[in-house]
Amino acid sequence: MLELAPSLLSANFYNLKEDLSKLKKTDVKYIHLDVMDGNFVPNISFGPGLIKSLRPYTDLIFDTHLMIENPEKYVEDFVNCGSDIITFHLEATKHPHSLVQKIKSYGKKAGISLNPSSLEQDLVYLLEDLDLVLVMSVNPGFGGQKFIDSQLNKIENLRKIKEEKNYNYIIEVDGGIKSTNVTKAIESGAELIVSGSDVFKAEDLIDRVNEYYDIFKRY
Ligand SMILES: O=C(CO)[C@@H](O)[C@H](O)COP(=O)(O)O
Ligand SMILES: [Co+2]
Repeated sequence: MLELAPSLLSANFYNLKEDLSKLKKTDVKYIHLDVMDGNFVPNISFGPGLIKSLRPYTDLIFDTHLMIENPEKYVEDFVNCGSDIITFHLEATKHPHSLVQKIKSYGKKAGISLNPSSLEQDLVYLLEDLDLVLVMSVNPGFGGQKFIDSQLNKIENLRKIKEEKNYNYIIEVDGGIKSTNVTKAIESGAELIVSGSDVFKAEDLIDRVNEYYDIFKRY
């Protein structure tokens, strides 16, 4: 089942409540929350405080994408603020296996993200335990960048492994996705589609989300 996860990073932070109420009028079930520390990536976004303040206003699944160094230090914070899925970067921690177990011990779904330069092979021993794999199709740090086509192969390989081994992880793609190029990610195997600027900078947010779901229905 294909789903869209609009990335709040491109929303108007003055108007978050209004954007969330617009999303409520669509089929969207997820919201993607990009946490950046100015260290793992060259940008600073928001942290658990903002996420916590949104929680009472929406039932959307909080898909928290941690672009922070040493994510193990902050797991409790991202559990307590209301995340449903906590995804960290393979490149950001020395002990990814124990971090996955830690996230799951709180009853949350655990995901790992790969930078464009990282290989899916580095993840192989972790895949059976993962709820989600996030393939970055831009260099993490900013919204509005161009999709890196070479990442399609990584998505395809992750789909093959998932099918062969009967694993449960959701394949998520993040970065440079638009309603005009989303089909190539879908056809490679992406199931959860992150889109930031294309959704929140659209003339009509609701129409744009509907456009994605119309495309999803064709698959
Ligand atoms: O994690 C990130 C960027 O690091 C993303 O989630 C972006 O926020 C996606 O934005 P667009 O590329 O869709 O504008
Ligand atoms: Co993201």
